[in-house]
Amino acid sequence: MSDDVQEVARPPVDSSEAPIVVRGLRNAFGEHLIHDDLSLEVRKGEIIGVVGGSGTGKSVLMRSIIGLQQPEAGEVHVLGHDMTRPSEADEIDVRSRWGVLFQGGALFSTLTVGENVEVPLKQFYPDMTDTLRQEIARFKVRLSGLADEAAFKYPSELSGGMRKRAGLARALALDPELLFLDEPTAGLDPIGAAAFDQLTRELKETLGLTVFLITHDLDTLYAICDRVAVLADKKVIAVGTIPELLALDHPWIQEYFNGPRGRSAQAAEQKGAAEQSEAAKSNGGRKPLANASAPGPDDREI
Ligand SMILES: Nc1ncnc2c1ncn2[C@@H]1O[C@H](COP(=O)(O)OP(=O)(O)OP(=O)(O)O)[C@@H](O)[C@H]1O
Repeated sequence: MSDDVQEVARPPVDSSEAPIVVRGLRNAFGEHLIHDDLSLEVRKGEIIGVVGGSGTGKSVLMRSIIGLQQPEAGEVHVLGHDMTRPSEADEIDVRSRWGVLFQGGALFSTLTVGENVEVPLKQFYPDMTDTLRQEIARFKVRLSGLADEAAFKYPSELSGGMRKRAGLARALALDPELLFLDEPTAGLDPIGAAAFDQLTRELKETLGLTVFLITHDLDTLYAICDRVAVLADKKVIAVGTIPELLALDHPWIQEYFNGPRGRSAQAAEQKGAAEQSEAAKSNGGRKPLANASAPGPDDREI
């Protein structure tokens, strides 16, 4: 290194507090610069929503975090591993501790749902018996809100909502600590989308997951995200709760959250919260059962 170039001293990464740490990320495709000095820390146990206009690089960011996109510069640490130059052992360890649901579900069309869920189990636990593997797969299918019979169906026999749940079952196959969801509610009807949101929240709470969730769905942001990261101008320009973001006067943030769709999502959230509090009062102060009156998750579709 020449004398006039100073190495930036960065604080060490504490992966017990921040399972995902991105610093100074730079990604480009030829002349097309996507990220420039992008930084983001995801806290343990949170659902972080990642938003931004189309083409701002949300999926490329996710791909950089999970090691599918080699950045031009910057650091990416996941669960304490440096993802820009992982050793083979690092890579095996970290891949067994996360689950990913890609936009289209990315299921193998020639395998049943159950067999799809078995794929990562076979890969990471080749010595597992067939019976145990099949039992685990069926459990994950049920955990994702699908009926037992769904395990024997092929992706082409499923509705869009069921395919998302099947993809989720596969993402949960290895009992991950981290869950990556790329637009999980895209293409779902509002009831299906709300049910998927509810499931994500419940899984996060019961399994102690940290969730990195890319979405355009304002209802999802209001309903389940602890914090929201906003991508614009090739960076994460803000991270915070929705009220914290609303206090900023960035034009994109204001238009996004305070535009007609943002206001209607906010009103729906406030209405839902008021109904929950009413229900709790009439239930002797106990919390009502989550989504008790909503239709069962995709039961109607099987
Ligand atoms: N493999 C690739 N080769 C060339 N350009 C790419 C590649 N992958 C992504 N891009 C470009 O990078 C930019 C960011 O893409 P990305 O898919 O991350 O956007 P996004 O924010 O997820 O968009 P959307 O909200 O529409 O899904 C886009 O201009 C896209 O065309």
